[in-house]
Amino acid sequence: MAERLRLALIAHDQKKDDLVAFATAHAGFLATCELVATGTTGGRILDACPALAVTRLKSGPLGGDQQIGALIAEGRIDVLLFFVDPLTPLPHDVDVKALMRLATVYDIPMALNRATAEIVLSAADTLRRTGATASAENG
Ligand SMILES: O=C(CO)COP(=O)(O)O
Repeated sequence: MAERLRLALIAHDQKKDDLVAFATAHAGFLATCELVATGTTGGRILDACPALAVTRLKSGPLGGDQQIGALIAEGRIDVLLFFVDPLTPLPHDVDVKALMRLATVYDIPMALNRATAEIVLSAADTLRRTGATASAENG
């Protein structure tokens, strides 16, 4: 079990403002976590919260969702916050579905909107401390 909660952060374009607002509101807690994000999402979070350490992967349409899926499969992500836009067609929809599938396979808490993210984050630290989140043993 990782010492710090390992959070993956992703938002589709129409939801990036929501995720930035969420990250700003919870910047204090997020500063205690290991943060990884898809490229553009990570850049937006860093613009708003420059004190946070965010590892930026590729942009979603260029493989970022798949990279985060791989981290989940390796037991290196505890929580996925993925603010999805269900109203806009996406060229990489198969990647989005694959990521959600892996988060489900590995029983990762996955918030697809801000309301759920608020609940997940408030519970995440407790989950981490009790060892109830996915870990490398899942692999
Ligand atoms: O497309 C995404 C998730 O499917 C997000 O990618 P970006 O953060 O690079 O915009």
